[in-house]
This record gives sequence, C-alpha cells and structure tokens, in this order.
Amino acid sequence: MWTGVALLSELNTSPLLYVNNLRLRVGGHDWHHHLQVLPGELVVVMGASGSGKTSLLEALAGFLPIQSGSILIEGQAMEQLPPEQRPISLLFQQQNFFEHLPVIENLQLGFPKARPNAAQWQAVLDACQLLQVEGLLQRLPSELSGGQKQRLALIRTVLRPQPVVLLDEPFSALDDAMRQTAGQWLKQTIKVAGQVALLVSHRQEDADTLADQLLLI
Ligand SMILES: Nc1ncnc2c1ncn2[C@@H]1O[C@H](COP(=O)(O)OP(=O)(O)OP(=O)(O)O)[C@@H](O)[C@H]1O
Repeated sequence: MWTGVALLSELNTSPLLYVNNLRLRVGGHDWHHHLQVLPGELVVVMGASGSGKTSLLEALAGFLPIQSGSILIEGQAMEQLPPEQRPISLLFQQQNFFEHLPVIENLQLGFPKARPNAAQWQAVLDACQLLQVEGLLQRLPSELSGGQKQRLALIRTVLRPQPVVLLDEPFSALDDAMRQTAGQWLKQTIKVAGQVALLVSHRQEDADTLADQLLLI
C-alpha cells in the first residue's frame, strides 16, 4: 500500500513507476516506451498532435490494451489489473466531473469512501485558495468556466492518495499567470508527497520549468 512521505526514504533509490519495453498499437500506429520514474519526479510528455500521448496515459491506466512489456508501480505488475484497481489518478482532457453533483462532492469523491481526513481536506482547501477557486465549491460543474473546471479537476486528481498521477493537458484552458502558479503547485506537491506525475503538454515552457524528465513521442 502507498503511504506517501512516510515511505519516501525507502523508495527513493528504486523507480516508483517502471514502464518496461511497453509496446502499444492503435489504429495502425505502433509505439515502444521504456521509462523509469523515481518518487517525487515529474515527467513532461511532448509530441505532435496525434503522436500517441493520450494513448500512453490510457495504456498505463488500463483503458487501452498493450501488445507486450510490463508496467510496474512500486514493483507490482499492473497488466492484469482493471483500471479501478490500479493505484493511478488520471485527469482526462474533458469530462472529469459528475455533472449532477456540486463541486464539493466531486472533490470529496476523489478520496476513499468520499471521506477525506482533516489533513487531506485542508490540502484541498489550501490548493483551492492558491488557484483561486475557493468560492466555487457549492456550484454545479455546469456553472463553471472551462478554466475553473480545469483547476478544480487538477486539484482533485493530484490530491487523491494515489502514487501515480497522469495529467492530459491540465493547463490548456488557463492563462499564463495561472498556468505558472498551477505548474509550480503541481511540481511541489508531487515532490513533497513522493508521487510521480506524467504531464502531457504542448508547451516547451512546461518542459523547461517543470520536467525532471522529458519524454518525446
Ligand atoms: N480508437 C481509435 N481508433 C483508431 N485510431 C485511434 C483511436 N484513438 C486514437 N487513434 C489514433 O492514434 C493516434 C494517437 O492518438 P492520441 O490521442 O494518443 O494522440 P495525442 O498525441 O494524445 O494527440 P493530441 O495531442 O491531439 O491530443 C492518432 O493518430 C489517433 O488518430
């Protein structure tokens, strides 16, 4: 079981995420990925539109079958596990919220039994304040702008207690200043918690300022 900071000292010499000779095939395209990511590291994934970035995240999360190779998280093989049993938190490009539930309930649903403990909820509230969405918790998702929705979905995805965080263009609807704030918050949060993150981005600036590793597809 992942226990975050408490285990960081034990984990920091071996990869938390090990993508070992992974082969994927989608619609006539073939990809080969090999990647080792240590606790606290952020990997920026870049490549042209249609180059296979989303497909890689989908394969890691269990939504896309793999041809061969393996995916290890903390040494445990993921290939036989369905998506809901993988220790992964994933932010899609769209549709991250239940539309009939207010934001506050959507945020709580990220935690086991939808009940974050006091420290976990305080971390959510602090992040909401930093990313300037603290006044929106009682609204329905349909009452939010694209950028507001994106910031709230980012907070939920990153603060869920899972060791691996996959983010598909999480800053695409943010202005430059907020993008920078959100990026630095993400990097710091991942590092302190000893999680790993894969961040899909089209911006070189994200690679320059946030990446511990750069994966070009
Ligand atoms: N279900 C599918 N059936 C057939 N081909 C698909 C399917 N899903 C994706 N593809 C193709 O696989 C390739 C990779 O798609 P993917 O969405 O992974 O790219 P991407 O790098 O994330 O693109 P973008 O930056 O535009 O989001 C594309 O050429 C796409 O058209």
